[in-house]
Amino acid sequence: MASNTGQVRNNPFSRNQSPSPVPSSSNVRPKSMVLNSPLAGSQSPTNVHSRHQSYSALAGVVSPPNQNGGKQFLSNSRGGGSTSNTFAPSFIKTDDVRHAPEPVQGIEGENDFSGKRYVWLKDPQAAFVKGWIVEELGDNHILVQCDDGSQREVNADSVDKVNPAKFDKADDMAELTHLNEASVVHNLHMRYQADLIYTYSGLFLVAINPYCPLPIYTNEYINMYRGQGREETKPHIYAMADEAFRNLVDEGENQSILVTGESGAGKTENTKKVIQYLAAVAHSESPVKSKSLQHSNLSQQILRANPILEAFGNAQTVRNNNSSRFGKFIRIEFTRTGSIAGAFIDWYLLEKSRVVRLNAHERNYHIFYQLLKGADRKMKQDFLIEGQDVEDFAYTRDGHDTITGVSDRDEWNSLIEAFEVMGFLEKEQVSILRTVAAVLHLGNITVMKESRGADQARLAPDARAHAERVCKLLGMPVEPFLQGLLHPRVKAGREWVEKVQTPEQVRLALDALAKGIYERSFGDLVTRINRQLDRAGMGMDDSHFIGVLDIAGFEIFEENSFEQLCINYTNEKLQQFFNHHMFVLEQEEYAREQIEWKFIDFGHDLQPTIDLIELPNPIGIFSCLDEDSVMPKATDKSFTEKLHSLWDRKTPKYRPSRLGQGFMLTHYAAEVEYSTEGWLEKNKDPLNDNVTRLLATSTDKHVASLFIDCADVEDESGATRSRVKKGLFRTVAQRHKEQLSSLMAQLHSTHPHFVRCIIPNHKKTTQTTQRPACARPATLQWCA
Ligand SMILES: Nc1ncnc2c1ncn2[C@@H]1O[C@H](COP(=O)(O)OP(=O)(O)OP(=O)(O)O)[C@@H](O)[C@H]1O
Repeated sequence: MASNTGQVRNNPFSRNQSPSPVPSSSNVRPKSMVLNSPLAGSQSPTNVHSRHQSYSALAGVVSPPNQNGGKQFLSNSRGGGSTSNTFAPSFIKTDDVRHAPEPVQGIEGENDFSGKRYVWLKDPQAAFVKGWIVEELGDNHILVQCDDGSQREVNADSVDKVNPAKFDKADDMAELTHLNEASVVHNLHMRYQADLIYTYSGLFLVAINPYCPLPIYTNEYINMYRGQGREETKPHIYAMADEAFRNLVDEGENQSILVTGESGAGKTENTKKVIQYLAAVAHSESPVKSKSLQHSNLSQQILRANPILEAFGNAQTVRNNNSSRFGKFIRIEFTRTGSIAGAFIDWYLLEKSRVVRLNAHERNYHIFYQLLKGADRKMKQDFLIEGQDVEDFAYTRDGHDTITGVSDRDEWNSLIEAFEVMGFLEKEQVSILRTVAAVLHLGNITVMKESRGADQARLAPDARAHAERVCKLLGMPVEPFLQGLLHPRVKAGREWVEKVQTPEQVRLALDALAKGIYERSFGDLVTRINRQLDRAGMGMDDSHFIGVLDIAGFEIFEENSFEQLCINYTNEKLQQFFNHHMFVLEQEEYAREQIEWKFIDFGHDLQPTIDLIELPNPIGIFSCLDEDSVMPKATDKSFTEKLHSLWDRKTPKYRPSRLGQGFMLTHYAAEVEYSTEGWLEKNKDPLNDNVTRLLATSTDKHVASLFIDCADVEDESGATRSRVKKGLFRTVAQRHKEQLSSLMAQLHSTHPHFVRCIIPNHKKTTQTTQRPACARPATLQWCA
């Protein structure tokens, strides 16, 4: 996908650039740095409930900890912490060795040659302003001359120290003498303005989206990072990929790279760079020539899986012209000698509601537009879309029809080329694309009331023609399809009865069908890609993998629903994983250095919220939802009341909504208010089984295979029964919990590396000359 802007900037690493000064202590990077924002968990919800605000899985981790004499101690983000269930080495004392934040009076002298003492002041507009202390006024107050010309009288405890100028553009924020939020933002901003988009922050890498192509991903760069330790190079995503690769080859340990950040921050771009790097360095490792050729093809295929995934799984949103609307974990499998042996993609939480409903200024999945713009005449005829365009279809007409700077026709050509590189036969391609056309036609079937007085639905005048197209493309007969849609038969005891359907119910059923077909097609597509990439048979005993996780960050919208709970639950688990990993490393380091410290496992801090969501006993939110999803009389309201009765006042993490039907949940990043409207339906995700039974017997093998689980089966007595009822039915919550648990198990088997992507502004554009106008504590976003 094209970048959002066409500008190319200079090479930030070239010799005539002012390089990032190397602070005297930078030869040896500290092994680790724990960064937990004391603010991350304590933000007032009023601050954070803004539309489309989203927090990364690692929200809070860029903000600094308390300091003590340059030594960083683990600090608990909520000011307390359990010391139970620890596995601390015996020599560690549990005395409280943490210290209060350094008071500014403790400034150890001047921090520039003029003898001035510089401090950062919080500022509602600019987030932070720099100034120097003119006078100490007593009563713990100081008078500060700010860089913006103003003089301000502030409490000395509210300011932070400024680092000496020699630390400007430090490669690693762990090197800063004064590690505070303002200094971190300042350092990132200075680097960003010099096109230094990557910065270490202890063990993790911060990446700021440049919103324009930088010449830092060439083969020359790959060679520069190949086999080099971090100390020998500048911060870069390649350095992280190389470290993972070297660990894998040298130590035979599985590796993972977790790329997180809010929408548009650059997760997918960085994920692609990791894969590009691994494909380049791993393939040349191959010792045998013929094998090398085969692996080169495989590397190519791994790279070319992306245009396919992006065509079907990405869309334009207000945040990002090429936003991935699903999460993915790409596992690249290696032989012991470090050659690529295969790859496997797991996907999570495809935003299927987008198929049928668009926000203004957004688009549906790219594939719809690519098909309408790019397909040749013959294909359009076969798919019954000849002469039709974006505005002719209900599912595409409400959004944008184009993205500036992107040609859907060119993207279509890349897609077809990618299909070919991936070894998809033409027949397969046609089957896959035919279902996309069928989804478009489904959106055009309109229904109306039978008569003014009756609620029963009937087809609108031109709807039959659309229904015929759908049925032709999906290989099913029209009459039973319409019958199943307008008069579905349901079993009441031993009898089959016809149900009356209102136009709204039929519309919902049609949309559910469109979403179901699209999601199943997407899943099938990934399965086919995996089949192509599975060269050696995954799970070989002696193979190892590097897994790259690209998943949506923490989300808080004006209205948060079930989808946000699933994403935030995922992020809560990832944050716990990060905290725990950092904690283990710190513990090892302290044990090595025989440092006395208080044991706090931050992972445990998040456990109460995780339990509240996932525990079956006492019954957590997901289990309660599952229980009510099969109760005939349960409603969203009764489910919410049940939740309140189970959890209100039982845990500080849960409380009923102040307004409306829902609840508030305290996550690590913020307290989020969830509205429970529609949760039972969302969790059951029902499809009209009259129609899915037809699809399961479609004359089109591809369509039939997508719905094979909906086929009737015969029991011993010869009677037909739905296969679904036999126990294959899985709620969305159940499926997500299982998938996440499998992902976490895989991550726990790896040596993890963390990349935190940051968005510089919300305009989808390259850097402005303005200073960061605001830095939200948990995300360090810059709102230009
Ligand atoms: N390293 C980079 N170099 C150049 N452009 C970049 C880079 N990273 C991101 N971009 C630009 O920003 C856009 C958004 O990035 P990307 O799609 O990776 O974000 P994301 O975090 O994956 O977002 P989402 O969660 O919405 O999928 C890209 O399409 C590209 O134009």
